[in-house]
Amino acid sequence: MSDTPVAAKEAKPADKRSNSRSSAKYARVLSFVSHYWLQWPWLFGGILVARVGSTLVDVSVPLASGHLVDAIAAGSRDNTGPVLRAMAIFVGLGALFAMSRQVVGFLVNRLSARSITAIGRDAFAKVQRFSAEWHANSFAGSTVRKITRGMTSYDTFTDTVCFGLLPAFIVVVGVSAVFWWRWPILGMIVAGSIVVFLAVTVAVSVLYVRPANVEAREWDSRMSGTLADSITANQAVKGFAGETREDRLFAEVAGNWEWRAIRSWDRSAISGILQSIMLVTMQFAILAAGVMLWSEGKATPGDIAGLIATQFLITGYLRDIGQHVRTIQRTVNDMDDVLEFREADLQIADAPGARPIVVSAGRIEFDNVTFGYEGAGRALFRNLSVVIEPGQRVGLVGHSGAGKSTFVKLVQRFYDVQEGEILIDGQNVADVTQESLRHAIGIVPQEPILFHRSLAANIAYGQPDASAQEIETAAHLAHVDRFVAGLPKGYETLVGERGIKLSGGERQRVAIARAILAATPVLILDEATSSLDSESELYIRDAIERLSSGRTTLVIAHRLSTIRQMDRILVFDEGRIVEDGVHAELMARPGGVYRRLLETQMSTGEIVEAAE
Ligand SMILES: Nc1ncnc2c1ncn2[C@@H]1O[C@H](COP(=O)(O)OP(=O)(O)OP(=O)(O)O)[C@@H](O)[C@H]1O
Repeated sequence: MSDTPVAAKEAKPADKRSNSRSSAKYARVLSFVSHYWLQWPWLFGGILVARVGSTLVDVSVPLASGHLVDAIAAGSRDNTGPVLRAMAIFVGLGALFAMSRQVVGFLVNRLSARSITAIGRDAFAKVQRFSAEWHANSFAGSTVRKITRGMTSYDTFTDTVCFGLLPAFIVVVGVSAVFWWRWPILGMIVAGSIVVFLAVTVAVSVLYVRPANVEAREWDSRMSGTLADSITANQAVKGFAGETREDRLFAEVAGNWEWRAIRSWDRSAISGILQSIMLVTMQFAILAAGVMLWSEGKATPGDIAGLIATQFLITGYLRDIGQHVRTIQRTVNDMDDVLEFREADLQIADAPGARPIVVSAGRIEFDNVTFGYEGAGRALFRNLSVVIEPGQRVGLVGHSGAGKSTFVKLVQRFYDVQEGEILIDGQNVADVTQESLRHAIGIVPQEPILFHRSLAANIAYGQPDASAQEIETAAHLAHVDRFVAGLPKGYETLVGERGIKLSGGERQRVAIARAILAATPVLILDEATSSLDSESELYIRDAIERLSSGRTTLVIAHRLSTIRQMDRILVFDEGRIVEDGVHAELMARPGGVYRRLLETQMSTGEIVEAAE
């Protein structure tokens, strides 16, 4: 399977994980969860106190049962006082345990809900700010699953510690100490068998169960990634009748998950059998020692009754310890991805002390810029210098792969340049805050992505507090109003995931309305390559005209009608600007690059004639 695209895409984090040392991983997870626990110190402190108290009560219940048996054995029907007292203590302790356990439950509910929200919020905030490159290389479905799995794993981890491991630890230490004090031989048997039990359980879990768990989990992520990839690209699947191929791809990935899941679950079951054998042996040893002590007159029948009850108590907690160790392992592994998000560099981060950019005129300058994509082998731009004057409308033209999109991505600082500077009104884009930079640049992408929200909310995305009136004005200028009338709920119509319920031309107009409303001093426009009907073409051309007036505008132009409107045209070829001028000037050059380019691109459809 390693040669499937899915496997290749997910391979890197898997390698990293297997290399990371296990103890360091546990320390990382502990510092992560304690960070959230300690955000609510009173809640966390309350849980600890209530849990320790309730467990100590639980430990004393078997002792009280032994005391009751002794009181009954020594008592008579004429004097029931001691028996009733022992009974009251026994029942009272049972009730106190049940109540204190509920108190812990209420406190844990609050702590868990608050910290799960905080973990989700923090992970989402971080992932959103990862670079465009990171998002291009990650499956959206896997990322969503990793975050939600991290949140639920934290919850399970907290529950396991508060209701499982912590009480088990207190019970085991408490019971061993009581036995040691009263009957050292029993204390030794109890403490010794617990140590052996824990050592074997942990070793089996870590060395035998965990590796299988990790592998099954990775294939679980791949399965979600494959599902999400195919479902999001359903249009392409349908368009190329790829359903059967996608079924096969999913079945292949699911098949890989299936046998790994069975192996992982089987290993957990085998580990459970081993634990049961150890527990039965321990029960026998404790009981045998108790009977021996009774035969030597060192223990009363009540002591034996208490011993039997205690033995059930310990084995109950210990049996669960095996389960808890596995749960902790699983949740630690499941939190790994969220931890990786938390610890990962932002790739493109604000410089220390970065200030918001102030764009008044909108002059863009590339000063000796050298840039190449990571792993591309060679730089795309080498010592590129160009100045775009304020308010200029510049068309970027060139063959596919010439560097037009990269040029505008660098202006938005989606990537950092290796050498040189990109300046907007004299401010280096690498020195200002990314938020302010992107606020200053409006964008109309080739394939506008809309949210599955109302049309109005989509238009107002760049200006969320815009009034209904402002939204409608922008919609009017972008000719959105012409198709709104046909929508069932007008501006309140939900546009479908990614705007699927609108046509390509309509989506472009929504994106233009969005940019009009955002009213940024700099504008980037990537024209749709697909041909539009003459009406859409006309509307879009007109909307672009209005939108770009008075703003510095970079247009990746695919239409002759748009190119003709430009104040200036930059012709890109293999990362170089080979010609610079207006349409008429460039066309007038016999044998000029632009002229030849236009002719070839028009023949191949990369540039389209305006629809008449
Ligand atoms: N994220 C990336 N990682 C690596 N290489 C990339 C990446 N994006 C683009 N490239 C490469 O950089 C070069 C320039 O691409 P760019 O998208 O800027 O071209 P373009 O002129 O906009 O093309 P088009 O008109 O087809 O959109 C191409 O060779 C492309 O394969």
